[in-house]
Amino acid sequence: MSINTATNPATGYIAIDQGTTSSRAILFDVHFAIIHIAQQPFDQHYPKNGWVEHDPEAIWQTVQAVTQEALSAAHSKGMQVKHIGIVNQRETTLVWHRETGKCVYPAIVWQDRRTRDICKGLKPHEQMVQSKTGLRLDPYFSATKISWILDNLPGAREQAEQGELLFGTVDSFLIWRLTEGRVHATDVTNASRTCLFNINTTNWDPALLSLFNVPASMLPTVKDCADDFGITTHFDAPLHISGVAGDQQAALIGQGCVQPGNVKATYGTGCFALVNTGTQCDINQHNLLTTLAYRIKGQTHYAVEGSIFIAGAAVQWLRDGIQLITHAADSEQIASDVDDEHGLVVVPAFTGLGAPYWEPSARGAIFGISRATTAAHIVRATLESVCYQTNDLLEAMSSGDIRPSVLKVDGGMVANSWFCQHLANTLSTQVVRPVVMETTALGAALLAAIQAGQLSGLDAIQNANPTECTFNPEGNDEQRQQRLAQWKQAVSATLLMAQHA
Ligand SMILES: Nc1ncnc2c1ncn2[C@@H]1O[C@H](COP(=O)(O)OP(=O)(O)O)[C@@H](O)[C@H]1O
Ligand SMILES: O=P(O)(O)OC[C@H](O)CO
Repeated sequence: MSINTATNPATGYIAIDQGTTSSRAILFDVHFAIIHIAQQPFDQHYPKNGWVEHDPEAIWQTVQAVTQEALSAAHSKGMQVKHIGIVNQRETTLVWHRETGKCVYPAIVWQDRRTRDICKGLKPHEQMVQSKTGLRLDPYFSATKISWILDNLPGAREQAEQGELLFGTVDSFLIWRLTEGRVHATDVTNASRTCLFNINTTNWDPALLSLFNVPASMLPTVKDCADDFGITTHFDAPLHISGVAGDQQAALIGQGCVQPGNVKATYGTGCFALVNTGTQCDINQHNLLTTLAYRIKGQTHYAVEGSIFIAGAAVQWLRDGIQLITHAADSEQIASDVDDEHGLVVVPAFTGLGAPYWEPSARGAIFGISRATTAAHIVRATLESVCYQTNDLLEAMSSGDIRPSVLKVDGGMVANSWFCQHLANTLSTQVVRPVVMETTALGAALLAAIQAGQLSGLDAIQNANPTECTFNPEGNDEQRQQRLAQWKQAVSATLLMAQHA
């Protein structure tokens, strides 16, 4: 990779990765090696069944703290950081006062299902919504979360209509706070997750604003992913906010998936498999989403996405919910010690089922419990469930003629090698883990480097993240098919239960 130091005197980049369970700031050098990782978790709030909220001030405070720590690490190593990137949990919805910057309500998290009935009521418009946004009418996306806030908070709709309230996904909220209210902006990838953004024209869409009853004055300006998002003077030295993307799209970049047909799956709280589909916008008709992959130097690339709401979150549930493990990493040894024929199927539909089923009313289930069932079986079956869900996504992709021969994986869960091997076995596909597992943050740093002039464009980063380990599929195909059939039966039973919810 050629480094243009003439136009870019910086010696490092900071990537702010604002995730569902923690905020991270990662210091990269100009060769995109990780120099320092600062991380702070924050609390999840579940006020009602199916509701998930974050405290906006906890998001803000953890982001400030980790960014300051990464900057201090840069200073202590004599590095000069001039450009930062922001990547974030997507769809999560914040509404704040233009004057004070204070949020009127907690952040409604992407996993939150409270707007299920609003979505049901809008079903006759699903075709129109899908053709414009590439998304579905599902509580996952921001639009119904915004209208819920405006309709449930006394006075909020009037204030919004008078231009006093602003909406943003987490990137936008952070940009607003970091620039002390000077910049209200987002990037195309985050905009494409709101259900208000037309991905064909790459503009906010008046028909969608009217359908979801969202005033246009609340919306941020939409920019490229490598762009000028303002300067923050919040820290010791001014920093240019130069790269912004939704975390899953950033991971696509960080995995070097910049050619049509390249696929990655990120296993954090949820799992999101994205395939780069190039510059043509073809709306997927196989229960997957069509979304913006990135827009760089004005050129838009699209992706098809399969979204699973619960992946690493199921491991957190094993640890914090039913307390079968002490640390997430313990799941690896426990799963590998359990024999194959345990007969248990866990369906982790804790916040509904995403792609390809799209059933917000579904809830989790465990099938096949016997007197011989132990905690270890539940741990193993939980990890297996994430593999089965990924298989569902790849099947949906292949009905749309997308047949990946290699799956690039990343995210917190892929530190678990047993999981990666079982994933390869379940998919009967090679699974590849990269050297930099923080692909989301790497994507942010690469975007900032493009804007800083160090990199000419995405072609320059195709090989930025080489392979650390390849997992080749193993095992007996008959057994594999049997297990997949069991999984499908378990999902059918779960969906049947959901009809009565
Ligand atoms: N060794 C492991 N085995 C299985 N799951 C793990 C392991 N280490 C971390 N996880 C899971 O990975 C998730 C954290 O990944 P991360 O990419 O940081 O998520 P996010 O960005 O969504 O906050 C947690 O849900 C955790 O349960
Ligand atoms: O926080 P993560 O990494 O699970 O990502 C969340 C996604 O962006 C939700 O769409």
